[in-house]
Amino acid sequence: MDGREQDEAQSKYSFEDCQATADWLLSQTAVRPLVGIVCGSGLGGLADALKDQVAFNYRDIPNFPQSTVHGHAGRLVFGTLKGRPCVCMQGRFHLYEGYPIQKITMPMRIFKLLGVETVILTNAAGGLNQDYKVGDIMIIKDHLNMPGFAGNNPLAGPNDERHVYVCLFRFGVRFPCMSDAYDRELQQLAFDVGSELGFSDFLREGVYCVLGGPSFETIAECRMLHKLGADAVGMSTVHEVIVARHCGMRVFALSLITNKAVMDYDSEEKANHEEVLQTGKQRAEQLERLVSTIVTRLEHNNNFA
Ligand SMILES: O=P(O)(O)O[C@H]1O[C@H](CO)[C@@H](O)[C@H]1O
Ligand code: HPA
Repeated sequence: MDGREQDEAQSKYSFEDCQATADWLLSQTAVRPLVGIVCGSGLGGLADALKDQVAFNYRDIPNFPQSTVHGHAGRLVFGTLKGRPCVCMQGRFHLYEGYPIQKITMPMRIFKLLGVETVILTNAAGGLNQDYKVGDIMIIKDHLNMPGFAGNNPLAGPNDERHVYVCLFRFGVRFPCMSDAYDRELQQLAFDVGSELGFSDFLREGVYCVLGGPSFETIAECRMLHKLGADAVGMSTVHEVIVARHCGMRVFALSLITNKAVMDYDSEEKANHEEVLQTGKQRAEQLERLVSTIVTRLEHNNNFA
């Protein structure tokens, strides 16, 4: 995209568009969520844990994109997790679906306008770290934003300063800090909760690398990403994290290691989406317990970026 196209893309998902969507949702449900959850590939079962659900198909929500990927149901579910008001995206959007990066991250701004303080993102990812096993859950402590290196950042384009000054930092500053993107207290909380639940054997922490997809990586690419410091690779999450931090929400993210990245020319293994969904099913229950227990321990957040 050139500069003009980026400006156009950005202006299509303006503050007013996001506000209209948020207002519509708030008029349809009495739930006032403090926690926003994004379900990764095959991990949509998390939304089913919500009580007293009010659910919307993405196609019925004004200005909302549509899910096109198998394993992403395309529903926005409001409800409570052990009494805490939450909103859950049962299905997310990816760059490779052909949406502008501003559109795939728009739900984060809608979360913010709904009153969400903490965002919990999950994803399915390939394990680059040789110590990782399929089924491990990696708490994300940092990221490598490969599309960002090429200039594809969801914050590219005009930054609507009006809202920084007039609307109490609703969106955010031109140059947001990312060295504190993943909340350290929440990472510690996740380790504590994981240990209480007996999950320590498969709980890890590491660096997630986002690529554009949809093709899986070559062997040379996996080796390079590992050398660069990535522990897991996927095609999502980072763009959402950047936008969530830009507008001052606290972020916690986890990757389910659904497959081992192929690093060896002698290997017969081949990455495939069916394996990704299958591993999701196997760990679904533990992932759900981990996330819902973390949610019950969250404190109110006033951490504006
Ligand atoms: O990141 P989530 O949405 O979990 O999906 C992951 O799974 C798909 C590949 O199987 C890709 O979309 C990758 O990003
Ligand atoms: O190996 C992978 N690579 C990229 N994205 C993925 N999502 C799940 N597994 C993978």
